[in-house]
Amino acid sequence: MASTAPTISLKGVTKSYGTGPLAVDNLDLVMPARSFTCLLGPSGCGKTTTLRMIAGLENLTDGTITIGDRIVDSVPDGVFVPPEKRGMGLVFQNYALWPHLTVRANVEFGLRIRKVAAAERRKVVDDALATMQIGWAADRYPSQLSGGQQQRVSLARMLAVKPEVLLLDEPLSNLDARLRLEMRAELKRLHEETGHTVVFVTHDQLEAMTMATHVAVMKDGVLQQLAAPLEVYHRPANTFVAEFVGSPPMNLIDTTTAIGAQACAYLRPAGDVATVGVRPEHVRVVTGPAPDDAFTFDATVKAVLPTGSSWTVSVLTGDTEIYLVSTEPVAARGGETLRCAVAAGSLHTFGKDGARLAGDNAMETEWAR
Ligand SMILES: Nc1ncnc2c1ncn2[C@@H]1O[C@H](COP(=O)(O)OP(=O)(O)OP(=O)(O)O)[C@@H](O)[C@H]1O
Repeated sequence: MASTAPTISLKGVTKSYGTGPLAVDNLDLVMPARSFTCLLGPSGCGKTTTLRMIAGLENLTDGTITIGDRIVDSVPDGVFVPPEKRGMGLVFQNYALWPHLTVRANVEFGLRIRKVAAAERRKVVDDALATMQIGWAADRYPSQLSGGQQQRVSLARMLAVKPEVLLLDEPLSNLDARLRLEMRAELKRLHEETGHTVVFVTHDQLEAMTMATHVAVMKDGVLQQLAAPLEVYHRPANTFVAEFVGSPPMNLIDTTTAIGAQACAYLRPAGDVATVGVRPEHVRVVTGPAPDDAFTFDATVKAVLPTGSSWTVSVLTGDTEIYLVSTEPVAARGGETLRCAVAAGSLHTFGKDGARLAGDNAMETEWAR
């Protein structure tokens, strides 16, 4: 299906709920046409508020929101387009199905309002229910379904009206792990096929990494970084993003520690480095000779945590605890010494304010990839 899905842009968007700090603070964000943007961040960072402002369900305190070439909300220009005129499909965490209507009638609802003919309605509803694997429940009422099943119905209801913009607020949070995985793949496939512009709120970094074309990381109402998922992962803009994205998180080592000073001396960076970072999968256990472009150190094993497909190891060097992840078996036991290596190209450097230092060379050597 050819799509005319629009770009969504936010300029200086600010939200105050009256008391307390700003929920969203001067947000500039461009979500390109047909992109799948995840708003990612910890609880309370302003993700839901941002989504609700895009939907028109929350007033802006300041700023402008444009969808395609249409201003839908602008405090300086005094413009406000109501939610139903914004051409968006919404799915929120609380799926808000009509309790007195069957699943079929719920999914059909938006089509009836649009006066779609009965035969066409039936086909569209069947397709949407099949996509969400919930066709078997067509004649049931929402109260007869589990939370996860209701969520699938609300996704089907949204898909049925074929909006150009999909706004989703943690729509997979009530699903069990397996279904969540399936639905991630399903949503990604749908997006690739239909080319909607999607804005998806999540606090789950894995969800953002696996589905998004763009990730907007937020903290305390402030945008920290907007970039492609792998860019966010490999070149985090600051220590907050570095730690929030990735599991186990990036090791962030103060340069006042022995190992931090050693890494810093090895790097000889130009800037004033306060923190060096290294992803757990870039700390290698060395059994033979160390690679040339790496610095090595001895560490004491605290615990080895096998996950089945990899080994997460927590080690201590001096007082500093470091996590490493190995795809090769690590047979060491607690208290044993491991020789570890970190490629120069996989070290990240951050200044006193936590911002990534310009010119740092993370991910530039082959060995680090
Ligand atoms: N209706 C409201 N009245 C007052 N404060 C609110 C209201 N809604 C949200 N807030 C506050 O605004 C801030 C941002 O909330 P928001 O719900 O946007 O965050 P979030 O990142 O979506 O968090 P979560 O993942 O927990 O939903 C929080 O500090 C929250 O307490």
